[in-house]
Amino acid sequence: MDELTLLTVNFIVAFIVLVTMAGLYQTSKADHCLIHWSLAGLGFLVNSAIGLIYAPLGLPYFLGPPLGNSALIASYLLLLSGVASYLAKPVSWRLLGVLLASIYLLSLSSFAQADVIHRFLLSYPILIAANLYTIWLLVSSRQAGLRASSIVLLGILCFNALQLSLRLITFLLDQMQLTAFSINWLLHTIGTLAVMLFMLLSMVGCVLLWARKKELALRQLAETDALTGWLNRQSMAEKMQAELHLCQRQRLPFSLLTFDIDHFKQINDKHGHSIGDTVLQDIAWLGKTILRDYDLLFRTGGEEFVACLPGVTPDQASAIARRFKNAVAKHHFNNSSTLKVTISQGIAGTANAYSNPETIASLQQQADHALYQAKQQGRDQVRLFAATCS
Ligand SMILES: Nc1nc2c(ncn2[C@@H]2O[C@H](COP(=O)(O)OP(=O)(O)OP(=O)(O)O)[C@@H](O)[C@H]2O)c(=O)[nH]1
Repeated sequence: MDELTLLTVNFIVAFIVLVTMAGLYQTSKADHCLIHWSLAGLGFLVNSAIGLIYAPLGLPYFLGPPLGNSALIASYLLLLSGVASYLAKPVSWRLLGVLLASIYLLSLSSFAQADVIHRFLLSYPILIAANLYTIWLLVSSRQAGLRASSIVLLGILCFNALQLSLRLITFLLDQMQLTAFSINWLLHTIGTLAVMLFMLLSMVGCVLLWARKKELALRQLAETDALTGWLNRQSMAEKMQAELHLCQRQRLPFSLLTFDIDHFKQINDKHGHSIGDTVLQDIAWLGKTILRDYDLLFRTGGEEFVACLPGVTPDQASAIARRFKNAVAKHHFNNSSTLKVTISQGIAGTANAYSNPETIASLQQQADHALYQAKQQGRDQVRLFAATCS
């Protein structure tokens, strides 16, 4: 491949990267990482355009290497800031601007002008550092479900950091006159191909990350009840089963607490549907404050809820339910002391999920039965399956 063809292909690849990222940004403007990655595509495009036209058009030096280098470094930094924004970390545009201006001014220095290797020596450490920091951000991220989708980006970042480091070492050895070295055509071609590969695969990696986050957000939306923020029935059995299995393996207790607002139809009829909605929201909020973050909370029907309490014995669940009952009694629904709301609660569970195995279906039946008893015996009650408590 001759140089012109290589640089033209490089330009086309950069153009594809820019168009893809900008297109995605247009469809999803709330995802700020896409603006960073689109600008990274623009940086790649400017870098490749300068590579293509600098010599043929005989541009002045300040419009050539300094601009091209700064554009390439900007791409790496924007890739990094895009990942930071994706992971909800703060990003400083001002710092980015100051860094790039300093790099441009440094590229105008007589040291940088003297030799292409000098310019590499100035820019490669920054490129490597940007790659390594991006890798660190991805690896140290604790966001669930993103590990597998970051493999492509991690792979290309590692490869790129490695090839840049090897090239940097070669340049340093040359500067120390330990090797006789010159930028020949083969090395130039390999360098351009590496940039192309990096552009393409980093774009694929970013798109995969973005798509995975979208998928997780959609899944969460589909599984969440819009009114209360609690989970809906969609994946209830599957999620509870997973928790029960964990408790069985670890020989832990496991309990289900099911509850239902008493005479909710009357509340709706007397105060209106929107006040009824507020009551549902308040009950869900109170439940959330009483229960642990780890507990799984479901709204299973109109005014029916289930809390899955891993690691909690039925007796402990009864104590929690009584706290919940008291909190509901004290709460001023709709900021009024006249709107009285009570709940009935049914509990089922096992003190040791391993030695006393139960299925989710049987525990649910038992908890429903206990709730039915609570309703039958006057409502505003807590009932433990096969036992009576108040
Ligand atoms: N405001 C509001 N009401 C709802 C919603 N979903 C269901 N409902 C109402 O909840 C009421 C449930 O009534 P019932 O099943 O008779 O239960 P209840 O009146 O609480 O009686 P008990 O459970 O026996 O104490 C119905 O009137 C439904 O219309 C909702 O999202 N918002």
